[in-house]
Amino acid sequence: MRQYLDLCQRIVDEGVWVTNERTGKRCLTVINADLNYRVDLNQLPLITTRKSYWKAAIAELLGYLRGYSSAADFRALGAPTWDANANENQAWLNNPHRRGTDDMGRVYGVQGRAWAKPDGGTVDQLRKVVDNLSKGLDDRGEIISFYNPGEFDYGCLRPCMHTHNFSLLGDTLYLTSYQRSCDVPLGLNFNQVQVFTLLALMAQITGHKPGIAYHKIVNAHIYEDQLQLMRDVQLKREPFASPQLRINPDIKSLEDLETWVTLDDFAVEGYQCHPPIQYPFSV
Ligand SMILES: Nc1nc(=O)c2c([nH]1)NC[C@@H]1CN(c3ccc(C(=O)N[C@@H](CCC(=O)O)C(=O)O)cc3)CN21
Ligand SMILES: O=c1ccn([C@H]2C[C@H](O)[C@@H](COP(=O)(O)O)O2)c(=O)[nH]1
Repeated sequence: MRQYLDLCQRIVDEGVWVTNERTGKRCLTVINADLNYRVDLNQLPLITTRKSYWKAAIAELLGYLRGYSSAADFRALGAPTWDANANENQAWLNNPHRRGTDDMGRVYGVQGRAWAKPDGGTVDQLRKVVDNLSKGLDDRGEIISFYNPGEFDYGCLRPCMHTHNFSLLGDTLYLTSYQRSCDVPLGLNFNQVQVFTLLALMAQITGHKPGIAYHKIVNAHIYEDQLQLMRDVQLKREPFASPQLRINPDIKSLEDLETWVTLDDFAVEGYQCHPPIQYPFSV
């Protein structure tokens, strides 16, 4: 939690105003942040200086792992977070590749599970990584990349967390995740939970101990309409100790994640937090 607050404070103290054309808003911005999460100690990096809706964050992650491309599928899992990008962004509404209401196009999980090959076939990046790690194999290329510039026109948003790189050292699994753009008040409170949970889940289904998750962010920003709440409300609060994440031990394979797993298979224990803060969302 400290590293999150330190990053927020750094943006407030040292951030530079940058005008973002896509949203038409100014963002207070810093470049480069390195966060890490102790999955080995089960210290869930859940924000405690406001109420965090961790279930939606895990639902989003499950949707990515399943390769979903419809905001309706995310909603059904418990994450209404893609509704605005799928249905309210004018550039995407005008895009001829958009296939009706709720379509997000070829973003995130679609690239992770069905990266298009020139011969018409597809690559399932996640399956390959799970298969290798399950055999105890790390070929130094255990990478899932959502970043496919040739298909940016076919999706509602370029992926923000774009690469997940797994590593095995003995029987311990590590994860290094890369994020190009980060809405620190809203997005990061989800992304931290997602990076942590991704390592915990992958360790569980491939039969390894989880180690540390490293989260590398390039452009970390606070939108101008979020700044006052962050500076004068959230940053004035004292954090509580990290809670713990419980995952149903019956989840043993990628097929389990694809078929029967729901949010009921996840629980957070010992979560003490300050009251909610509603930050404005920029589409
Ligand atoms: N501007 C922007 N920021 C983001 O963080 C973001 C995007 N766009 N577009 C794509 C996804 C969608 N994500 C989202 C979308 C909404 C919330 C959000 O509204 N969170 C609220 C309430 C969530 C709830 O009630 O379930 C929050 O207080 O955290 C968070 C992340 C993260 N991403
Ligand atoms: O997982 C996510 C997804 C999105 N975001 C934020 C970061 C930016 O504020 C916007 C995306 O805008 P771009 O113009 O494509 O950079 O969404 C996030 O923080 N986390």
